[in-house]
Amino acid sequence: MTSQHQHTPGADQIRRAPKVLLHDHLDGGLRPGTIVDLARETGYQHLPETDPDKLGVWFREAADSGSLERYLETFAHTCAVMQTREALVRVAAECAEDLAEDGVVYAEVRYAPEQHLEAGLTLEEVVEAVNEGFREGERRARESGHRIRVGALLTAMRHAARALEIAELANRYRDVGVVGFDIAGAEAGFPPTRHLDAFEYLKRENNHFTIHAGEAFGLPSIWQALQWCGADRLGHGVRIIDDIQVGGDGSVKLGRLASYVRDKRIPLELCPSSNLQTGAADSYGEHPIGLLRRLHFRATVNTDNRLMSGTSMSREFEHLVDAFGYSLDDMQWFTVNAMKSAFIPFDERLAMINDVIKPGYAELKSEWLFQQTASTSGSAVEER
Ligand SMILES: O=c1[nH]cnc2c1ncn2[C@@H]1O[C@H](CO)[C@@H](O)[C@H]1O
Ligand SMILES: [Zn+2]
Repeated sequence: MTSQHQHTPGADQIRRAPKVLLHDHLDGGLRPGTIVDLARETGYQHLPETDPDKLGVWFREAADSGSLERYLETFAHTCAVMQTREALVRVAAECAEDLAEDGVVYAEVRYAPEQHLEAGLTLEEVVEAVNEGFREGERRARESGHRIRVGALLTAMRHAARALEIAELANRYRDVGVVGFDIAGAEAGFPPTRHLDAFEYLKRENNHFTIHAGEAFGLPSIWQALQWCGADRLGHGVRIIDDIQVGGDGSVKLGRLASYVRDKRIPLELCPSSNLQTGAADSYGEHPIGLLRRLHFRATVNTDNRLMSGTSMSREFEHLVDAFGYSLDDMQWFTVNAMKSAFIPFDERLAMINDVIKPGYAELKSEWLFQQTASTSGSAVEER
């Protein structure tokens, strides 16, 4: 007999299941209505649509180009309305609320402080405003019966030259809301080694960082991120698939780099919907996450940009459940992988796994028992 938790969870169970999110951009997750409000309040006149529903559709379609560069152009509008303290507090608070509402219990949300200085804020003021917003969002979530913890990752833009400065900022705000560092932006032509000074600084400070690598560009980018820069995790890393050969008979051969990634348990921050939009995969069913999960890579599921992809953690899991028939056990596996890979201290990660994630899944997995009892009690009587 197979128990219910080995079967596919429905949308409601997926939403209620505790989820952990490691790769989500603050400026890629605004509510369309908030963008419209903020544009009005700050006098930004270049929004392509002013009706929230139409604006949401515009972002999804504009980001759906098959090219990372075109995808990134849409961030001009979100960053444009995130230039004041009030705007940053609001966006961060709503981000935490929306994630909590979706069943996310722990999230690391990233943004590039250097992109929020146009109206005169300092880097420090940007970080403090976002931290304030996250704390406010956690508080509001608690009031509506949800529990979430949000940490910030500070991103430096790979085409710019402020990585060391941003790394120092991340180090200064360590233990006060910021849990690590990242680099993002167009990948081709901007190798991570351009920012070696920032990574070396963070290593000397025993700090943590992830690097967007292996999304729009392949193995050399992943190799540099790990072996030159020393990344703790890979943002996407999906192209590691190029170093894995699957034979006609189903046999699998890992190259040296793919072996290293798996053997060292390097976390892959996979973002299926985002990859479909930027052309890194053609369909959910063909997304490398299926193979990577089967081969026991440290794979995690992430949203990247909820606005541009019209997604949420629950939506990402729904797509994967549809494509691969994943069960609650698979969801728990991805979630525990993500929590193990978080940048908060080990004892806190362990407590999240043992005291929040496992009990949450156990609760969901036990639901079928009670449903079954109710529906079979009647028929058992009839059979006599
Ligand atoms: O998937 C991605 N790959 C590379 N860069 C990205 C991705 N999503 C967002 N950003 C970039 O990161 C900045 C800070 O959040 C965003 O403004 C966007 O330019
Ligand atoms: Zn990203």
